[in-house]
Amino acid sequence: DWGYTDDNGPSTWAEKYPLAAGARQSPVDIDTSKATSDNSLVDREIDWSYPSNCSYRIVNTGYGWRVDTYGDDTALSGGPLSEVYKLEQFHCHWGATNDEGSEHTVDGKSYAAELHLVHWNSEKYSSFKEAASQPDGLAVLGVFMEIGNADNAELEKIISLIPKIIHKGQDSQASFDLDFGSLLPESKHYWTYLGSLTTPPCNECVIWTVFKEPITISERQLEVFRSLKSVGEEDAIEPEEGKLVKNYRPPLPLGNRVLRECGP
Ligand SMILES: NS(=O)(=O)c1ccc(-n2ccn(-c3ccc(F)cc3F)c2=O)cc1
Ligand SMILES: [Zn+2]
Repeated sequence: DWGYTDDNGPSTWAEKYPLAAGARQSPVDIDTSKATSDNSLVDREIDWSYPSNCSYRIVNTGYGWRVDTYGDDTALSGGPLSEVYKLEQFHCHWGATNDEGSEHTVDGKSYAAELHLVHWNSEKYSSFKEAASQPDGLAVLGVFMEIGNADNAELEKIISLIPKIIHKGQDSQASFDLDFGSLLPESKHYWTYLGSLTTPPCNECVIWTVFKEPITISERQLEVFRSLKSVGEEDAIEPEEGKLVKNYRPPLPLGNRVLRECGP
């Protein structure tokens, strides 16, 4: 199966997942000199409303952790979006060391990790599955994470569950009052472009919105991410083997896509 090692990593994905070789792939390097701030986005700030407490399921997908949100009363609109999108899940990408790990890069600079909040166009499509096959089906918010001294309190609620899902396939039900608003940066300034899922099947169905301002996470918190395993409990391997120390796809060419920005 696909993964992030030398023999099944991003450079091999197109063999089994032909979409990975498309012209609208993600992530990309955000060349800030190419970003246009035309009037199409002026005062169209991106708006979200997430409930403060609802139930979640955190699962080890084998490629990282993912929190499924059963996003009934969630809504994302505005910015580059023409319809209202519902939050389906969120997850994270990271690297083996702190000088890599984000999927998008900014003028060639990587951050230590990147949070993705995955939404689907529930106004136009009747299911996430259907939306994931449409060019305007998904809207993913990307939030850069850089190493800071303090723990991120909201992330800590998720991180405290990771020891229960160390192996692939394990999941944990939790109803904690997660304040999504604090998983997002203070500034709503962002870049936006049309792209894809950054893992197989690499569907070209995502309207990407990447916030300019990073949030901070502590080194200890990032180490907890790296303690996840990409193999199941039954795969008897050495304790140090199978650790998910990196799960990011390097940038693909922007090609002739437009990169727009909102806010300085
Ligand atoms: N990293 S990311 O661009 O945010 C990203 C990467 C891959 C996915 N992803 C992988 C499989 N699926 C998926 C799951 C169920 C389904 F019905 C359709 C899908 F595309 C999916 O949404 C979702 C999000
Ligand atoms: Zn992602």
